[in-house]
Amino acid sequence: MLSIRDLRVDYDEFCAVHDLSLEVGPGEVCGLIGPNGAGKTTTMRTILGLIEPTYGEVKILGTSIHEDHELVGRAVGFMPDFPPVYDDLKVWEFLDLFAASYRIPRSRRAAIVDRHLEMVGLTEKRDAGVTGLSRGMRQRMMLAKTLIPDPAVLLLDEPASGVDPQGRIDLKNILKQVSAEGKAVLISSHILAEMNEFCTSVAIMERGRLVVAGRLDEVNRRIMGDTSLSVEVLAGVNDFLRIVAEDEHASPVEPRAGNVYEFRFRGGAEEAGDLLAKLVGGGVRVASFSRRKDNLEELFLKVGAKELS
Ligand SMILES: Nc1ncnc2c1ncn2[C@@H]1O[C@H](COP(=O)(O)OP(=O)(O)OP(=O)(O)O)[C@@H](O)[C@H]1O
Repeated sequence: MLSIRDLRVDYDEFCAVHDLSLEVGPGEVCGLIGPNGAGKTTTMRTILGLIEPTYGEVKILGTSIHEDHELVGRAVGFMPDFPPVYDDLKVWEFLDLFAASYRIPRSRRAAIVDRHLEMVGLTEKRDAGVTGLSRGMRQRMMLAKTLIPDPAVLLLDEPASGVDPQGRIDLKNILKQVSAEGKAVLISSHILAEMNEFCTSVAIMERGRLVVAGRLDEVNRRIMGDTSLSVEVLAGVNDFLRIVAEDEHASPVEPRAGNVYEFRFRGGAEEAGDLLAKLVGGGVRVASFSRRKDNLEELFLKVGAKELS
């Protein structure tokens, strides 16, 4: 859906993006992650055709944006990090005006605007002035604006910044919904813990270069190596120790006084599920069983540390 090949962007003497290649497929929510100045906004603006790359190619739905100048307008929705709002309009008027610019007929506009206000949790502010909205509310309104034309590809620059916890839950649900509709989403942020919840894949940038990209769980496994399991055993400790010792993904576990065992595990969710089934099937009374969640913050630090060392 979105394909970037060998992209390089220079600002005069300064190279902001080096040889970047990235694919975002249907239903994929890709987190573009990197510290300040890594080149995330430059990449997004280049995808939108707002910056001319030094070389490289951006394709949307299989067509180069340079071959079809209306492609971006038709197929890409962009939400900038600091959206400007100048006009003194009411929230619904702002969205209605935008829907009209996409030639959505007047007869359908009111229902579309109301549906999107509800989707982003802004129905209460329908008649409020846009200039008086808080930053988080403005972000919600801009998200509604971005979704109204039903674009195949969504580019969201820092969509969660300034948004309250309920707003982040709403954003997560909206992203799930657009992903289920088969759209491709590229979302930038430095709030790594949140990206962990929102994304199915990640692309980590450092000083204009893509250092790691792939499915969240795969990247995590590749970079972090193994994960850990924590199991609380109520009864059947000897069987527990034997089953874990026989499991090819688990590191050896030492007997201990307490009943919570933590050990390294070189497997994903499937393999952890298999181990739990073996434990329960083998008569071990398991009170709790948890796999450490993929942790982007740790991943990011690890990648950053590798790059810098
Ligand atoms: N118009 C410009 N002219 C010259 N250099 C620029 C310009 N815009 C960005 N840069 C530089 O390019 C690099 C990448 O900037 P960019 O805004 O793409 O980073 P970013 O990852 O989006 O950062 P942030 O997280 O702070 O938004 C930075 O070093 C920045 O100073």
